[in-house]
Amino acid sequence: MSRLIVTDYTFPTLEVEQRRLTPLGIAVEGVKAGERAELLAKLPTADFVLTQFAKLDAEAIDRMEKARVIVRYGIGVDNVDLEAAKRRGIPVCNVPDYCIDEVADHTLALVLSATRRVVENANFVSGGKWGLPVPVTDMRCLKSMTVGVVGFGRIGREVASRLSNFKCRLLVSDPAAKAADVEEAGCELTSLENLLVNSDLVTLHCPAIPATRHLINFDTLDAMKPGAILVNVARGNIVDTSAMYEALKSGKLGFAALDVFDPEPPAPDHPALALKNVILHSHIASASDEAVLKLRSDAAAIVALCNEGQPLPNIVNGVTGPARFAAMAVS
Ligand SMILES: NC(=O)C1=CN([C@@H]2O[C@H](COP(=O)(O)OP(=O)(O)OC[C@H]3O[C@@H](n4cnc5c(N)ncnc54)[C@H](O)[C@@H]3O)[C@@H](O)[C@H]2O)C=CC1
Ligand SMILES: O=C(O)C(=O)COP(=O)(O)O
Repeated sequence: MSRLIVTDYTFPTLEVEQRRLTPLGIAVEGVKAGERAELLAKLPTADFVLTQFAKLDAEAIDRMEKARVIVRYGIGVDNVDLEAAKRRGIPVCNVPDYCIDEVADHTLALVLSATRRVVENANFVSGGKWGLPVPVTDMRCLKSMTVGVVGFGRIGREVASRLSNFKCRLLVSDPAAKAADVEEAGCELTSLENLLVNSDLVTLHCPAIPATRHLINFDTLDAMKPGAILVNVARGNIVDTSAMYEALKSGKLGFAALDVFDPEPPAPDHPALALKNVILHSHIASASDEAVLKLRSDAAAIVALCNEGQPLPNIVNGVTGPARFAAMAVS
């Protein structure tokens, strides 16, 4: 029997994974969120690792004496030390396409919440009041706005496509995007600097990598239009939380609509949560029944392929050879 360790899963049971993998002779075993010591103790016996948000840093990866693959239950791989896995010859795979429409829809929900003040108005009415909950100047119409999309990958493109129906001007910044693709989508490719200076609303869809850590910081917030709106469904640490808090407090940033935060979860008394011009969701943009099922089936399918020695899809750390041989070569 080989062994799959599943870290910090949030599903009620591991039935989907077990149904797929137990008949292949793979025992599926979960480790609850936060049980770092238990995880470290179990990793040396893992043939395969499936992880949700648990930190798989060099210390954890160096314990993977025989792991043949690390699969991320999701798109972002920022909780996995990709270089440490590469040094041990362990391929890291993600599931890149399970929730693109959900996240794009959720982004639009946040964009419209910010421009049409959906949450404040509902709270206003349930508090027994009637009328405009904010000055009329805070009620915005997308058609007269310029929206900046940072990151034109799978999600950013779907967000731009949805936004184009609202007839706003769309700017895109992405170091890998081709101008022709961006133009075909009805958007203008530009630098981040130009996007920030010209956008009334900026929405983030780039990965959390060293180059994007605190991409939105005191300086870049300063460069943004007074009263601009920030939407973040990507990763919390792309934004410097303290800088965002100060900008929201001063009104330099008009509104922030967030699905992600740094840190997650925030302390219940985090001062940003008390601000009237912030809405924070609990990292749920990917959620739908179909998406979760696809995520789990696709993740289990990668483990099954690895078990059969087949080529793996969606490798994000460049390790393509037979994992065990590479691992043995470096140890
Ligand atoms: N809130 C949530 O539940 C979810 C959040 N996400 C986050 O969304 C991110 C994006 O997802 P996808 O679009 O599927 O990824 P993707 O890999 O298809 O696209 C990311 C794009 O960002 C671009 N990029 C890289 N560095 C950049 C920079 N400095 N400035 C601008 N663009 C840059 C890349 O060139 C690429 O085109 C994920 O990495 C993940 O962290 C993904 C799924 C769910
Ligand atoms: O929220 C979830 O269920 C996720 O796994 C989202 O992770 P991702 O943002 O896809 O990397």
